[in-house]
Amino acid sequence: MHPTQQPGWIALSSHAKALKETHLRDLFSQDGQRFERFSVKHDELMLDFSKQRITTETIQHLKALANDCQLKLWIEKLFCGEKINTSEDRPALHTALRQPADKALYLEGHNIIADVQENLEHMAEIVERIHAGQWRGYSGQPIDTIVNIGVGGSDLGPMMACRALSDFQPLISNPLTMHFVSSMDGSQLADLLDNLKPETTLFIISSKSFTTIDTLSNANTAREWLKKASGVRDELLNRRHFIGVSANQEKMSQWGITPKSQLNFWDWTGGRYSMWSAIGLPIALKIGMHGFKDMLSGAHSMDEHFLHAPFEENVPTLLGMIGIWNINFLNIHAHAILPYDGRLKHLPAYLEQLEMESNGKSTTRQGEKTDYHTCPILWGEIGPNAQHAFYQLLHQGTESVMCDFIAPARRYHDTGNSELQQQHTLTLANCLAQARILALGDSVLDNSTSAPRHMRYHGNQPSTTVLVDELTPYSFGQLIALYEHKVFVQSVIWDINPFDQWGVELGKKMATNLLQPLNDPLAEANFDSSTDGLLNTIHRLQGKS
Ligand SMILES: O=P(O)(O)OC[C@H]1O[C@](O)(CO)[C@@H](O)[C@@H]1O
Repeated sequence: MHPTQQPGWIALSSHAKALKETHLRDLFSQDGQRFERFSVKHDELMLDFSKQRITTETIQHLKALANDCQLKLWIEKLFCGEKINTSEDRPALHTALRQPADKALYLEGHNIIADVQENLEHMAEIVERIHAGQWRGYSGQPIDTIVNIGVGGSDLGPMMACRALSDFQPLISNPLTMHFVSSMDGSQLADLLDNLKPETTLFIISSKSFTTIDTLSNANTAREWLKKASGVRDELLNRRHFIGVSANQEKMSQWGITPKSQLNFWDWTGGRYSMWSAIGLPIALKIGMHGFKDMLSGAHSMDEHFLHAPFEENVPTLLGMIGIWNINFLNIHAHAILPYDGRLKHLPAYLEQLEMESNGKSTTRQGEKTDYHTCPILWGEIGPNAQHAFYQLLHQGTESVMCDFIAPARRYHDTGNSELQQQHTLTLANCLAQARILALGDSVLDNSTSAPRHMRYHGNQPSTTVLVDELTPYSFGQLIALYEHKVFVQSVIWDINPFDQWGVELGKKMATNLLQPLNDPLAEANFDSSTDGLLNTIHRLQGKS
């Protein structure tokens, strides 16, 4: 049945009308127990939903809607490997990547957990050799610099995790420097190559498809740079300086990655869900295999919780359903991700891909156009920095925005560094202060109403605070799995397939069509007046016409 015809949806519509005039400040003054009522803890994460514009009735209706849409059944389909990515005729089994070794999951008669474990062992061998200084470049010197070349899911997850978990680097005899390169125009790579030593630099070419032009052009530039600098033959460079990570072995081999330096994963791992696979090699190099496995365990703990916990306690389900409430019933279509921890700098970019590439769709599983909103516009920044940039709009603008505040409760506690401890306290104070003012507005002040209009704060901006006990590989794994499952919950309610991304394909084709007219001013170009005009201007500026 169409989601908007479900009884839960209809009930939520009238409930939203009834709550329309209710400000968060009213909800707080009516109920002194909001925090106890609307906060939920799972393992190392605590989510406070009390600053959402919800009542216990809202939760009951959301639960009814989740049941109407058979959420439980869909979760089971996800975990057992049913081909729920129908447009690509495959399952979405990122949860299998974090299953313990003693579990089994059969796909077409084959135990994929055994494959995952084998893959982890191969990763571990590579990590060990590099950490021990036994992986040597063409001149015989140990590799000390890693450059991950990838884009989208083959870049954002590892880059985010390496930054987030940099406190957890193991003591190794051969410390590594790590870089991430994604941009198609080569600007990141060009800057980097000027400062790298070719004989000690190893490139990881990460691409699920191994056909992504952005990644392949950066990889080719890197290989040419090595060739010029070393004067040695391709075969030696490929063996000593390139590792490939892909679901496409054939393409990796064609490019020249030697079989021993190939790490594989599977088409049932979506690009934006792939940091748990061999795509996570940079993470394992950064925090060691032990740390990487802790991250997998954290995610697995969230998987088990998602699969088994009742709705009222199910953290990803609540996060997803309260998002549905905001988007479809309170008409809020902007979502800010605000980590109060500089180590989570890349979390907003990661979630932009995870959420918007998964749920930024308007066609249902039945091929019909949705007549309701789906994924909101997501963006974000480290919270304290964003306070000096776009919080003005959050506090006094005309848009309703829902916010996620994400902060670790403990940091620096065992460093003995009181200045840093104080900085953490200051950061938490800002996090709590902002969430409070966004919710309650200037009613937090005694004499607010006497202030001129330009100094007033209207409040009523809903937010969730995600409090992490302490940022570790384990809790980080939980946090990311939480968001993955939240996205899945919403996709079920919206009746869309979150695991394909057809909306990115046409742009790739069109760019290919434009290459020839850009290179050759005499080539036939008959696009549209804007594109033709821009082509002519570029030719003129490049001195081609
Ligand atoms: O890992 P690949 O195949 O290079 O793809 C990179 C990214 O490009 C996309 O396919 C979008 O074009 C993403 O889904 C993916 O994460």
